Amino acid sequence: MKFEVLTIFPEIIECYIKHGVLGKALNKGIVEVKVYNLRDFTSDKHKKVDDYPYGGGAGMVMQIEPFYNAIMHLKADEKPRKLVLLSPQGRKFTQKLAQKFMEESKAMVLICGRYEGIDERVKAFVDEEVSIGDYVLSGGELAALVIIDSVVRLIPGALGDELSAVEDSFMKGFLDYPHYTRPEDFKGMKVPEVLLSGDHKKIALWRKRQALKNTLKNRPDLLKNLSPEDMRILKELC
Ligand SMILES: N#Cc1c(-c2ccc3ccn(Cc4cccnc4)c3c2)n[nH]c1N
Repeated sequence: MKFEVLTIFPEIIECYIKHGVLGKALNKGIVEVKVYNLRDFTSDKHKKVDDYPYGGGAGMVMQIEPFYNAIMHLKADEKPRKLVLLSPQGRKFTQKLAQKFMEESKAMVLICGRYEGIDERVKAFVDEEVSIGDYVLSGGELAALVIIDSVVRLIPGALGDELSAVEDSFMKGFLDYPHYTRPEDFKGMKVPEVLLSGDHKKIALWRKRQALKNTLKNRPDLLKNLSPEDMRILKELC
């Protein structure tokens, strides 16, 4: 899968993608990430990308021309790609949308604005407008990295442990269970006995109960379409 990122801060993307799961996926050739500096698609000597908003108001707005020139440059190879604009006004990004992007797109262009946003006319050239959450960021780059990271984790072979992606929380419809590792006793804080028992059936049940308990406490909105068994466990918790 190929990601092409349009931004005025390429170093934000380039720094992050070298590490962790993404770094390994890049080294395996499962993923390709190309970053384009929008300033390279300007036509003035100052490489200007923003201007004052028509109608007045605080801050600056990013001009359409660099986005248009960059998108036309990418489209010149006539290969299919999904163009995604990151924006606070976008549709909510979820695990389900990550799965959809992974299944449907061989290439994605992630368009990152800054300042108070970008000229509305850029939206005529994009397929999706996406927001990663109900909070205001300073630009689209972190959102682009969230999308790249979550989509790459779903690509078969990217994690090296097929179970990891399947076991990831949100994939199952509720939050993850608690995790523990050595030491067994840290300043009197002990690992739950059940996890030391070697009884895999008991461990699986304990983990399911804990996951449902966590979900009931922090994200009851996720508790939909539970299996009859999960519903039974949940009722025991209430
Ligand atoms: N995805 C996503 C986002 C963004 C986001 C994405 C792109 C830009 C380009 C500029 N800003 C700053 C800005 C500030 C105030 C008003 N409008 C825009 C962005 C914020 N914020 N929160 C999200 N979940």
